[in-house]
Amino acid sequence: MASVSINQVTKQFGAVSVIRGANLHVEDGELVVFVGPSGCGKSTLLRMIAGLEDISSGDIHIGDTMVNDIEPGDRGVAMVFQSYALYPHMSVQQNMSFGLRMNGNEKADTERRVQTAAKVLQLKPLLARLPKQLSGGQRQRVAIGRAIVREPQVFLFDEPLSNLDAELRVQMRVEIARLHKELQATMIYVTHDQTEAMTLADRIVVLRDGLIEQVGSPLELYHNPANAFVAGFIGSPRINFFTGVATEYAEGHQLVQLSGRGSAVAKVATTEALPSGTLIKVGVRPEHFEIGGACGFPIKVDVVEQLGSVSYLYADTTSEYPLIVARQDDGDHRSDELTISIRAGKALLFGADGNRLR
Ligand SMILES: Nc1ncnc2c1ncn2[C@@H]1O[C@H](COP(=O)(O)OP(=O)(O)OP(=O)(O)O)[C@@H](O)[C@H]1O
Repeated sequence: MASVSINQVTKQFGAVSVIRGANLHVEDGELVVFVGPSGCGKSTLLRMIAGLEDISSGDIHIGDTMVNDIEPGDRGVAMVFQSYALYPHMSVQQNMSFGLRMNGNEKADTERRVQTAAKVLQLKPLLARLPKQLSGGQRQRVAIGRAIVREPQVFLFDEPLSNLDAELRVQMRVEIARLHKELQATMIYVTHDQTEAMTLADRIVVLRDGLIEQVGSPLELYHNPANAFVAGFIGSPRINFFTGVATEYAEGHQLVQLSGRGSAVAKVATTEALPSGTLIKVGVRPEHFEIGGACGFPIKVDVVEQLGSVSYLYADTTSEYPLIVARQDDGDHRSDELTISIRAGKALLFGADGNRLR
């Protein structure tokens, strides 16, 4: 296995800058997930590592080797795509061994590799089947098996689970996590699904418009987002945003008067006092509200999602961004009128430019 280093990498398609100076070091054996909205450039960055797209400037190293001018097949990477692209007339065994045979790999070694991959992926009973005799999840396992038999330095996954239904996606997610542990492989994984990113990643790379916004462990990004974009992208259900005005500062806490919420005040932990009157944005995760409280504001619950261990109460559902409040019980709160307040020290502060104020 090998590390991957991306240094000042850019990508232009004609006049359009799709990747605008990316820097990232993926450790040997690490599982890094690229996440971000559609069109932010995550697939392009992955394809540049694979060698399927040229690099406009900068360089990419796999291990100690600069791979900018190395052919995809010689980079020691194996890629798994969203469309599994199996050969329909070949058995599972043949699909997995085909690439190796074409490269003139010795028969006994090819067989050994296929058997090892089939064992890891629990495909042994299916080796003689044709792709049409497999479920979607099994087909994707074969596609992953085809990558494993190549014994690559780095695995690259481009939205490998997006063609599967929700239940299978969860199953395969667990399987990929197990595979990563078992193979101790370097893996780079692209998805637009933040839940997939949170559950799989050692570290998540959040991209927006061709720029890396933040790199960190899932919980670092959740608890300490660098800006409002990352805060809004990571976390499900999503964070709530309020606008407000800084008032007093006392004992490590900034008080913020929330706009349009009566006399409601958020008490936010920060290291520095803001000038009184500064316009700011306050981010509150659904679990960081409490019912009642002296400095709260009233809401009317429109919709309740009961998930068993937690209920999500939705208010203001006619607005673009409904308010989402988590509640740790399973009572039916539909059409409840409640006062909620923000737990002291739990909200996140952002400046007018969206950057985090700490
Ligand atoms: N061959 C190409 N020529 C011109 N523009 C391209 C080309 N390939 C990608 N783009 C553009 O580059 C941008 C990034 O595309 P990319 O596929 O990397 O995004 P993504 O983050 O993977 O999105 P998605 O989640 O929708 O797959 C998009 O605006 C896309 O339209």
